[in-house]
Amino acid sequence: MTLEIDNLTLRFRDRPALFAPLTLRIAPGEVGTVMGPSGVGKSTLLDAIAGHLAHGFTLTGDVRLNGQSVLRLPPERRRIGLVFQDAVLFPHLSVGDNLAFGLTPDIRGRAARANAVEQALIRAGLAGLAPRDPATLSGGQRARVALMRALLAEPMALLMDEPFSKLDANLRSEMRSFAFAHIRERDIPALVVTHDPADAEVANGPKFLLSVA
Ligand SMILES: Nc1ncnc2c1ncn2[C@@H]1O[C@H](COP(=O)(O)OP(=O)(O)OP(=O)(O)O)[C@@H](O)[C@H]1O
Repeated sequence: MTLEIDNLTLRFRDRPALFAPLTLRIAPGEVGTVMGPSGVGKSTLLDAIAGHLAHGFTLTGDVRLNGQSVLRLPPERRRIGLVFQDAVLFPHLSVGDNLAFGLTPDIRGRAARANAVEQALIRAGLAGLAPRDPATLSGGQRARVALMRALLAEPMALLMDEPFSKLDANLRSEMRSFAFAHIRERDIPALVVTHDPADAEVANGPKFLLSVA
């Protein structure tokens, strides 16, 4: 899978475009990074790629996965994963059920699904934590569960919005390596919005700076 963005701009109602047209190409297994001033439209850019653009915004340009435009597809058919700063987990579901929520429907049957969840927990270094309430996990553990849940959906591309910014310095670098290694292994393109230059340094993909239009 390759993610391509071609001359993309975003506008809210009749206001001027948020940022100067953006063109980028991220190859499979590459992590691209996007930086830029606060309010320039970084989070809105990710919403636009995933197909969750809020009412009132219009997009010009194109977003392609493997050469095919996804703009006419609803979000669920784009199969683009999103991971946010807050590692949002469903508070009323156990850790295991949070992960099961991410699983593709292709994995059928109770035992097969439970096994896929347990494998994901093992890979995240969280073996045995399936029954736990998300509120009882540390910030770093929650971040790993949120990433694994996004990956269990077998996304065609992964978008991350300041995914490590809430973690303390040690955990941040550990999580960064963990996330980037999983992206490389899945061979999917990823785009990370960040304010942290270290994310861009460690990422193996192209770096973009959004500037005000
Ligand atoms: N639903 C909305 N309705 C109207 N304006 C919005 C909406 N969502 C975002 N905006 C505006 O669009 C612009 C871009 O917001 P966005 O959150 O994408 O910026 P950002 O670059 O991610 O900022 P930060 O780095 O501070 O997180 C801002 O001016 C914001 O106020």
